[in-house]
Amino acid sequence: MSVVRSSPPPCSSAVLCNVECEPSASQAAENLRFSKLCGISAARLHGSRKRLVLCDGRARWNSLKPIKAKDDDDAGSDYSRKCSVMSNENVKQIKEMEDSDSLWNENRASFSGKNPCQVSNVGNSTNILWHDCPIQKRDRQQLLQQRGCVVWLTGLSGSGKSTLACALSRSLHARGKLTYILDGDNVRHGLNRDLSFRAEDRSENIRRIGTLYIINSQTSYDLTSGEVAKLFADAGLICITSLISPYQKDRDACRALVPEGDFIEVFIDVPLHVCEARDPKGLYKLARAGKIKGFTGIDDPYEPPSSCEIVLQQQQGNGFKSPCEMAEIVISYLEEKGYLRA
Ligand SMILES: Nc1ncnc2c1ncn2[C@@H]1O[C@H](COP(=O)(O)OS(=O)(=O)O)[C@@H](OP(=O)(O)O)[C@H]1O
Ligand SMILES: Nc1ncnc2c1ncn2[C@@H]1O[C@H](COP(=O)(O)OP(=O)(O)O)[C@@H](O)[C@H]1O
Repeated sequence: MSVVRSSPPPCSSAVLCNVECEPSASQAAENLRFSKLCGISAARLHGSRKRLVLCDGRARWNSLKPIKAKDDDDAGSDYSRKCSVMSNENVKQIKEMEDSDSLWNENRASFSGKNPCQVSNVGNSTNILWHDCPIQKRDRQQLLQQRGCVVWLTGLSGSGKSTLACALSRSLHARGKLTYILDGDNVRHGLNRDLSFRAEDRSENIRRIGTLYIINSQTSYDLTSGEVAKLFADAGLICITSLISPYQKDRDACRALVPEGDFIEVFIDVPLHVCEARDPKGLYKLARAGKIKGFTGIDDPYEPPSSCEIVLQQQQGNGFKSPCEMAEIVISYLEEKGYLRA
């Protein structure tokens, strides 16, 4: 049996990968010894090449980085070259390490998700524990073969945010990319049903959707605001938000809390008279008649982005690009910036 080792995961557990069992005279003894070491069935090892994590004295089939099944003849591949072959002596060393109290405790903390040093009080919650998991954003991104980000669509009611969000999601889905849409209308049916369209409630709407916990250091962290889009981006998804988000300061606050570059603000620059002429829900008509108060663009302000990643405008010939054409512009940007690969 040959065992190769890769770089350690965040929990510092020993990682064994591409465990390979060859039918040889020494195999039974090797399998027995290895399976005893790892606490797993020798039968599971036979003839398989898998990736193992040694943790808490047990072996875990590791999902940190999915490894495609490899043929024997690609032993000289990049991946194999990066791994160094472990001798029996190395296996013995791992066993010794594994037996030591410190590694045991470290691994136990990592895999239970609990770090005993991080009990804190946050807001009204006392004595709470920050849970870390060794599966991190980069592992999820590797799995999904994409980079998590927030595509923030902003524009007047009727400018085409929801339509573009759907077109984008469809196109990306067809390319095998995982997206999730957070649409203002939809989120206000549930999570944000308690919010109105007063300025402070609009801000709260954006705050809940757009931002997140900021971890200041290993031991202290602030609950700065809500977190939905960031959670999705952290999950490795391309999160598309579709909200009027009329105030610059609220959009800036969301941008500031997302890792540099991961907030892609897209302004759908459709003039008020066009949106009003479209008026698919009849809301502009009601607002003009004074039956809806504080309607964006009528008697409530919309502050266009002062600088943003993408502006989708009316074309010179007066027409607008189709939703699919607009989606392609956004997708080209994502492609160019590397969000469509891990
Ligand atoms: N007063 C007022 N102003 C603006 N919009 C209003 C208002 N009342 C209801 N609606 C409907 O709510 C949708 C906008 O919700 P959002 O969550 O995107 O708004 S905001 O970002 O909090 O400003 C918006 O949907 P979209 O047309 O999809 O933008 C409207 O249909
Ligand atoms: N690129 C476009 N060109 C022409 N009409 C569009 C375009 N995108 C959306 N529309 C139309 O505009 C209206 C409002 O679109 P919608 O996506 O609901 O906007 P929002 O979500 O910003 O309120 C709909 O009737 C839709 O069919």
